[in-house]
Order: sequence, then C-alpha cells, then structure tokens
Amino acid sequence: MEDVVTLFEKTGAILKGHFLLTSGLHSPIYWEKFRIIENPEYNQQLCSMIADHYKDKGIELVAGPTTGGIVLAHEIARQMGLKCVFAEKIADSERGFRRGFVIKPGAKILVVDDILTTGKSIREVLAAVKKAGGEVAGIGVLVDRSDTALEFNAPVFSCLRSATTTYKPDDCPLCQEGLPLTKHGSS
Ligand SMILES: O=P(O)(O)OC[C@H]1O[C@H](OP(=O)(O)OP(=O)(O)O)[C@H](O)[C@@H]1O
Ligand SMILES: O=C(O)c1cc(=O)[nH]c(=O)[nH]1
Repeated sequence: MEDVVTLFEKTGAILKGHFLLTSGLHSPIYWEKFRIIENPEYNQQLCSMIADHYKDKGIELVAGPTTGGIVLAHEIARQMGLKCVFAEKIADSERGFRRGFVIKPGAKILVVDDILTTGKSIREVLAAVKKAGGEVAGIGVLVDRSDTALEFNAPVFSCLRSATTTYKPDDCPLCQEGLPLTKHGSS
C-alpha cells in the first residue's frame, strides 16, 4: 500500500486556504476525506489499517457518525466480518441510533470516523453507544488532526496523525488578512 500522505496528496484531498470547520473553528488546512472515500480501493486500503489494528480485540460491532463515518464503518465492518451501525444527529450536540439498529447490552463497539479535529463528533457517538448500553472498545480515524492529543477513555488509532493549527474566529489571522472563508462538509 502507498504511504497514507501520498494517497491524500495524489487524490487532491489536502486543501489549503481558509476553512470553516464543523466545530466553528477556522483552519488553513482542510482534509477533504471524500477524495479518499469516493475511491473504493483507497478507502478499502485505509480502512484495512483500522480493521487490522483492532482484529483480535473482541470487537462485536462497528459504529460511526454520519456522513463519512457511515462509509468507513461499513467497510471496516465488512473487513472484520461484523455488522455496522451509524449515529445520526437527533438534537444539537446529540446523536442517536435510529433505523432499528440493535446494540446488545455490553457489546464491544469500535467507533470510527474520517477526521478527528476537536473530538466533538466522536464524543457524540461515544455518548450514543453508552446510552444504548454498548461498551466502547476503541476508536479509529483516518486522520487525527487535533491540535493536542485528545483523551476519550478508550484507545485511539489513526491512519495518520497530523496536528494542525485551528483558530477561534475572533483570533483568526486569515480573517485579518481578508482571505475568503470557505465551508465544506455537511454540519
Ligand atoms: O472532531 P470534530 O471537531 O467533531 O470534527 C470532525 C468531524 O467534522 C467533520 O464532519 P462533517 O460535519 O463535515 O460531516 P460529514 O461527514 O457529514 O461531511 C468530519 O467528518 C468529522 O466527523
Ligand atoms: O473539523 C472539521 O470539520 C474537518 C476538518 C477537516 O480537515 N476535514 C473535514 O472533513 N472536517
């Protein structure tokens, strides 16, 4: 398999500019995960790093948040021979499992997502898993771009760790330069 950064670079997934993130923070870098996800072969390769890392860890179910997390959870579950579920927004800062998804009490769940920035989306899935009676056995992401390593009370595996600067809107030097702000993603 090619180097992870090479895959992101060659698909044009690493964008440079002035971006509004899901958290409301601003950043000069945006990892457009759908440049990877839209290529089943590349998606399969990166997902295999997560599936391999968590094999033999007793995982019983894979869960992710909408939207990219659904595709990852599905592919990782396929590779691990498991089922997958996804957590949808049910309120501000709250996700839940709908669609008749069943989580057995105490089931060991692997939570996956594409990009990790502040950890809010992952934390919403962790809360949904706990509320549904499952046990979080691990977390897997494609790119961990958090400024400083985050603590989730569960192990975190990333295909790539790339600590990336973010700015609060009031302190953003890119805003001060007058660079137009662009928004990707769905939330
Ligand atoms: O760690 P956080 O600060 O929560 O940010 C990371 C989340 O934000 C993005 O989701 P987005 O809202 O773009 O959802 P999408 O997959 O529907 O595009 C990304 O895909 C992660 O899920
Ligand atoms: O934090 C985010 O919203 C985010 C950052 C990033 O680099 N890529 C992405 O898809 N979302």
